[in-house]
Amino acid sequence: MTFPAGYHHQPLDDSFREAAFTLDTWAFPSSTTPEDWTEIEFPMDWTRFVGVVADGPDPDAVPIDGAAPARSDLVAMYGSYAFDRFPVPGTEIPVGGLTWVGVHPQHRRRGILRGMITDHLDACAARGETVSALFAAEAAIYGRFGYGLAAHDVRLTIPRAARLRDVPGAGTHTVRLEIADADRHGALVESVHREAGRRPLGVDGPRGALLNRPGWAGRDDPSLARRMLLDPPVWRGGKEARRIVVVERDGEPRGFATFRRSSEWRDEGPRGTVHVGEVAALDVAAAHDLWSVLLDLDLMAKVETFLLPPDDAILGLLVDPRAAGTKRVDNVWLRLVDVAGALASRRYQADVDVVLHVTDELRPANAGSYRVRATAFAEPEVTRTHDDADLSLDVSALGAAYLGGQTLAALGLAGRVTELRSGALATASAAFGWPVAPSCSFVF
Ligand SMILES: CC(=O)SCCNC(=O)CCNC(=O)[C@H](O)C(C)(C)COP(=O)(O)OP(=O)(O)OC[C@H]1O[C@@H](n2cnc3c(N)ncnc32)[C@H](O)[C@@H]1OP(=O)(O)O
Repeated sequence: MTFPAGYHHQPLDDSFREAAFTLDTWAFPSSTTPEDWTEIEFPMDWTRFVGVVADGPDPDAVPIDGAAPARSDLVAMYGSYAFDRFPVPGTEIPVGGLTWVGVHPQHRRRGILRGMITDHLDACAARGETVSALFAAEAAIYGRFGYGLAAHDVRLTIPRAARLRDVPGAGTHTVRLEIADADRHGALVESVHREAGRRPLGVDGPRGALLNRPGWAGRDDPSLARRMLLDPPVWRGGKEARRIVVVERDGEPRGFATFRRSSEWRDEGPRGTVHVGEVAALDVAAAHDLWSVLLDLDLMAKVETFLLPPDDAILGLLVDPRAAGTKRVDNVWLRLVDVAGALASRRYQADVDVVLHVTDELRPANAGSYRVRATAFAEPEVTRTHDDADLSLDVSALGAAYLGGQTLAALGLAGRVTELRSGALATASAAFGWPVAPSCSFVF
């Protein structure tokens, strides 16, 4: 194990539940107390959680009134979700979704996070997860560990009654508005969500490739599926209980959106907000009918969205997209654990034959040159090579380009990819892109 001196690895199980939630409230300040946490039936797959324990009293702790510092128990932890079918361009692969990373403030900046990431990447490799993905609490943390910013989402504030373009089939759905409930809606939500990510354009890709939305992680991990519709009152922040709108055609669900409303009473009239959670629709008519409901709720003045893909249908449906004040935010960060395995797993959207020279400080076994040869959308061939490299880049830049969200050309503009053979950047950049923008619809 690679933890700093004075700390050791601690496998976790349910007997650590209270300690883990107490640590969580130190790492992530919130109004949810450890006592609240014990009331919430929060599912934890302990087999994928690791704790860090101090060997003894903290030598740096300042005693208060001469008292000996208290012995620290669980001082840090991390976990990972098993994304068995994580969408990458053209296919799905097992990915370790890093989560719940927290270090008690008393023990920060001593190298514990570095130890936990090293441990996590080794565990991913042992499980055959060639890629690790995460949402970053702070965007400056993970680049140093070889993660690259691989996807964005957009956040909109849409005025009530904003006009939508008419599309064929709009207005033909049955609409159900209900309180969101895991038992009642869980299966519907998961199946619409999965189909929306597998075939966002409603068609298959050429040569057996899925024309999917990269990064659109599903909830294969049962603990995650259960978590999605949890709604304890302490998490509502003054808003109502979570609702769901489902649109159906011929009795079949075609889309859903979860949301909560909050009220604001002003002298000039009610100015409530609709806070949209997750949205998934199987075609543009279903999307039109979902948004038509969300944009026309009484007593509301605006609709605030959360994680929408940068190419979500609503952006093309709005007659006045500027009025939505679009904000673009970092979404999934990605780390190639096994560079050859990861490059060979995805598909490429144009023919390519390129040699990449990759640096990787944290996992030096990855460093070296790789030839990527592929016909558009077909399975590629990736081999280690001693041939002259065409492009050189760090593993973090490769992670940023992996889902097709950031182009290699854009990374080149920022000095993160160096072209060593004239023309290589343009052709590789075209091949590494993808027709559908990567994005994940929930924070994990
Ligand atoms: C995937 C997720 O779960 S995201 C959630 C991350 N968790 C949080 O943000 C909760 C609050 N913060 C914490 O728990 C901790 O401060 C952590 C996990 C962010 C950092 O843990 P530490 O043990 O202090 O990190 P560690 O000492 O290993 O630092 C490693 C490096 O990261 C840097 N670093 C650590 N935290 C930050 C930060 N918030 N911003 C920028 N750099 C950081 C350190 O300076 C150090 O840099 P170096 O390698 O150049 O010396």
